[in-house]
Amino acid sequence: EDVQATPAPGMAPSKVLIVYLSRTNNTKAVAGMIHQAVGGTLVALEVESPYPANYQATVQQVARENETGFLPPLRTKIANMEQYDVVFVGFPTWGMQLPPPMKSFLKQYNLSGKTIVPFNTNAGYGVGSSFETVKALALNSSVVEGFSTRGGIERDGVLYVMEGNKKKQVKEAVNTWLKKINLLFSK
Ligand SMILES: Cc1cc2nc3c(=O)[nH]c(=O)nc-3n(C[C@H](O)[C@H](O)[C@H](O)COP(=O)(O)O)c2cc1C
Repeated sequence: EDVQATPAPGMAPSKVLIVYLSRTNNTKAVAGMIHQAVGGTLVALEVESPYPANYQATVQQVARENETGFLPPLRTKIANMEQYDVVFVGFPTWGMQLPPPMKSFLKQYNLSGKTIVPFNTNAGYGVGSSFETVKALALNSSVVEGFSTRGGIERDGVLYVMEGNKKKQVKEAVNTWLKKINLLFSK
């Protein structure tokens, strides 16, 4: 843990929101690392009708939703969005795109004037169009450089990977990134 680091001045915990979508908990782990570093309110994004437990069924449903532009209704409600200046948005890559629930979130809330900070885990194929879509959906926000790391490969039965040495490496990379984008400072 980087005890020598401190959140940027002006980033009071009450002004920071960390919203994440996670199915197999890799993105949730990264959200937790960010939360440990900068504080704030940590919220898991949940949809009204959960995706199937079956991986292939989920891949197919997501592909259909992406084709039709369907925005799944969210169970999660954020109270007092006005209070936040910095909104972290975390998500896995799904079908090389931004997952539909995160599209719902970005469309549903007025994020204008806020700083939006994307982060991602994926199976090794990268962020796809997801970061670009965050920018497109948060046109009146300042979207800063995102963070991405390799997570699980559910297709191959590899679920949670944020343990041991991998966890340590990702934690260091997260803190380096937070410093680079000026949200964390060394004391
Ligand atoms: C429906 C679905 C689609 C996915 N599509 C991709 C993809 O296009 N590219 C990729 O690299 N990984 C893909 N993955 C793998 C996830 O991005 C990866 O396992 C990620 O770490 C999962 O994050 P989570 O544990 O927070 O749910 C997909 C996973 C799911 C469930």
